[in-house]
Amino acid sequence: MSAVVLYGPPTSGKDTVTAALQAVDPRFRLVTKLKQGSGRSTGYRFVSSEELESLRHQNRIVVETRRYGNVYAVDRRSLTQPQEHGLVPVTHIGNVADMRSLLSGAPTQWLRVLLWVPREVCETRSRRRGDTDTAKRLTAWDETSQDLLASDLRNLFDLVVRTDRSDAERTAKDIAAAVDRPPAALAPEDLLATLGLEPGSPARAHR
Ligand SMILES: Nc1ncnc2c1ncn2[C@@H]1O[C@H](COP(=O)(O)OP(=O)(O)OP(=O)(O)O)[C@@H](O)[C@H]1O
Repeated sequence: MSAVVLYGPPTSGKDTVTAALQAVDPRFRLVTKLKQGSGRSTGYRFVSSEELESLRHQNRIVVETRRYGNVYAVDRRSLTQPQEHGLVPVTHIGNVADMRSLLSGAPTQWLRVLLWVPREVCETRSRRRGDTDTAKRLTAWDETSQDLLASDLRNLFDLVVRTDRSDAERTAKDIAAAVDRPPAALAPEDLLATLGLEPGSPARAHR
């Protein structure tokens, strides 16, 4: 039984790498999250507040996030059911606190992957893919780097990939290999050095 969680700032490639994973290995399946509210539906199943409340009562909600007036949640069954059929669920997460909830809420062998791009690459990619809210994406990039710097990173990530240095297919193959042969968790100082977030680095100036 195994599952993959991808953590990373906007444009780090969570969607692109998930698609590449599905292309290199049909075992990988993107988890459909629950959403209560309005807006984009791609990748979500809309639920009413009553249904969400009922799932909470059944202890099915592993992690729940409130953002922009919406509620986003992960149903435990969306993680366990694919695994019962030999599939590997892939989910995306936006902050360390939610990641810890996810990891403790669904006992499984998680491969915990950090995808990263420097801020300037985030800006370029965001403009290139046609975002109309690049400034918001950059704010979210800043929040992600602050989240990492403020969090206890011990035993949190197994794999870190700088997607500005690795194409999506290579990244997907590395993740697929790591699912089959889990690596040791990364040391926090090595992780921050790979991200360019170590003390004195320019990325810190954006805080
Ligand atoms: N090596 C690479 N790996 C992944 N994506 C890449 C790479 N090189 C360029 N890209 C481009 O960067 C963009 C990444 O966007 P994507 O939506 O996959 O990221 P995301 O992490 O899901 O972002 P968001 O959180 O904003 O939805 C895409 O336009 C993709 O084509």
